[in-house]
Amino acid sequence: MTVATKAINIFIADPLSEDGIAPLRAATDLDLNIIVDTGLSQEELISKIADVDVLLVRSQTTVTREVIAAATNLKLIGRAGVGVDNIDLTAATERGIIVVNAPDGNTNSAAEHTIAMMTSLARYIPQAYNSLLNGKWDRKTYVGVELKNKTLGVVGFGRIGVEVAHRAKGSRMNVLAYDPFLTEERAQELGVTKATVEEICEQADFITVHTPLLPETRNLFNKEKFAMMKDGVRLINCARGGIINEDDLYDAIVSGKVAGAALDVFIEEPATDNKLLTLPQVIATPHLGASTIEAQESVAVDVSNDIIKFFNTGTVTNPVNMPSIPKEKLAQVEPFFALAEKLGKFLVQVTGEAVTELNVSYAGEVANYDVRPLTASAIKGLFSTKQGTHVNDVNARYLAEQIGIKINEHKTTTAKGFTSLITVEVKTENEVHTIAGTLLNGLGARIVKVEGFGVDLKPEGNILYVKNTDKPGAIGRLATKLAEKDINIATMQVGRADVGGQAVMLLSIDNAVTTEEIQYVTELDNIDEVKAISL
Ligand SMILES: NC(=O)C1=CN([C@@H]2O[C@H](COP(=O)(O)OP(=O)(O)OC[C@H]3O[C@@H](n4cnc5c(N)ncnc54)[C@H](O)[C@@H]3O)[C@@H](O)[C@H]2O)C=CC1
Ligand SMILES: O=C(O)CCC(=O)C(=O)O
Repeated sequence: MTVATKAINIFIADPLSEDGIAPLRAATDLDLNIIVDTGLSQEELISKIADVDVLLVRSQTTVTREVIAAATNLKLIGRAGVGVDNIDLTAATERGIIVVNAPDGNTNSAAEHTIAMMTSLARYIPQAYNSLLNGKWDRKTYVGVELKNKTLGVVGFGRIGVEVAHRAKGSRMNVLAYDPFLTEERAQELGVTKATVEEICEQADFITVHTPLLPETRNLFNKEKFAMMKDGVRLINCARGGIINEDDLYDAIVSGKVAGAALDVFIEEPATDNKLLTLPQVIATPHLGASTIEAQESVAVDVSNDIIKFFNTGTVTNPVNMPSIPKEKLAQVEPFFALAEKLGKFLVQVTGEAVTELNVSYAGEVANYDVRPLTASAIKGLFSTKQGTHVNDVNARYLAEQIGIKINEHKTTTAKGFTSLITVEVKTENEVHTIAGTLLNGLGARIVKVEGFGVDLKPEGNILYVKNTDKPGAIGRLATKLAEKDINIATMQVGRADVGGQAVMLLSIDNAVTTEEIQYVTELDNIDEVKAISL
């Protein structure tokens, strides 16, 4: 499936490796119009972005809410790198714009840079070089420390943190690691000691941070943490400015508590006027962690491939603002997409009130799969009657929760006679409605239950949903009235719990019906409610 029909405008706002964007240039089957325009101010970017389908950036360009609002055609933002703190993810998600990054391509370069910075910090290499350039042969000032037998604390033990630990162990350092997801087994497997941030502060000679910049990691290292540290500790930040509080670090270096810091990243970049750079104990690089030929090519290739994949298939490999599901796992649930969406779409047309809760239950085989995209499909169905709202897999759950709809997923392995059964329930202030559907081998999707009554109906076309009291003649009278209005019934399903009790009729009809026609049939005796459903 090709999503686009006109030229796709790809706007590259930061310098990217030319080899890295080669896949885009080679994708001649897609009508790609590649615009490279770097170093723009926010105002300039905003003025140039209205017709852009894809915005590609590294870390220099800040993709603000205003930029996203100005890009009325935007479908995808590509980040050629890991950190997405320069992109307003909420604004992108609200608009259903998918954000992709390149999580693996620069891991090695960032880890190597961290080790280079730590070694340079331990041996005063930049300071000594600078001194030599100034005509001094100073062998007394720059007496460093060894890494061997020192303790390195790694905070944030993801891709880069782990790679740093491997290399530090090669330098015979003892490694303490903290990460909320680090288990004792994995720590043992990697030959590091699992520790808390506080233990790292108390025991480490060197501390390096490798977390994303998040509300929880901003100022993770501040004056309280510095007070817990060993005298003469050395800090390395090749992750993001702000994880270490810059003012507190300055004070801790001036007081002599911290012997030195190696910084690749700063709260404000370019950091040409940062007071930390006035301290001789601070060595720094201008955000060069990922600046290698290999990393730049690799991250640009990864995002380029994801752009191509998106316009060819509608899916991506490295999404940031939607569940990342491997292709094989997505393939397991793909056959159920349309069914889940139709179940949501059916119920929203049955309820007369604003939905407050959506419960999606997965039973049987489907319960073994990652069902998050199916729940997103059911939500898409729920929004299908809301004009002007662009709902997709990226923003479905977000939009629902924003307007106060509680979303719940349930799973059970028994499906009572069905291989797989999806049941969708919506609750409003005064109503509860349920519908269930399945995929029949070779026959496609079927609605098999409505409001708890067993039925067998193809979820397509125009359907009349009729709630009636199970009395003789009700069906006949309804059919006669519909015939009077020239409404042809293709199929009819009747479901009831008890003789003479509440029943539901589902009629597939050839054409859509008007509000007046619905009113006309609702006036019949024993007909309690009639709704027109279009699937
Ligand atoms: N200087 C540079 O040029 C580069 C900088 N980076 C930065 O490095 C960061 C890490 O990159 P990766 O290792 O690839 O990401 P990753 O996602 O593989 O690892 C990040 C780790 O941080 C952990 N974490 C999250 N919150 C935490 C907390 N409160 N305390 C401790 N750990 C926490 C996560 O559980 C995860 O394991 C990126 O987010 C980016 O900001 C990445 C590449 C290059
Ligand atoms: O694009 C760059 O060079 C910065 C890399 C980076 O900081 C990241 O990938 O998070």
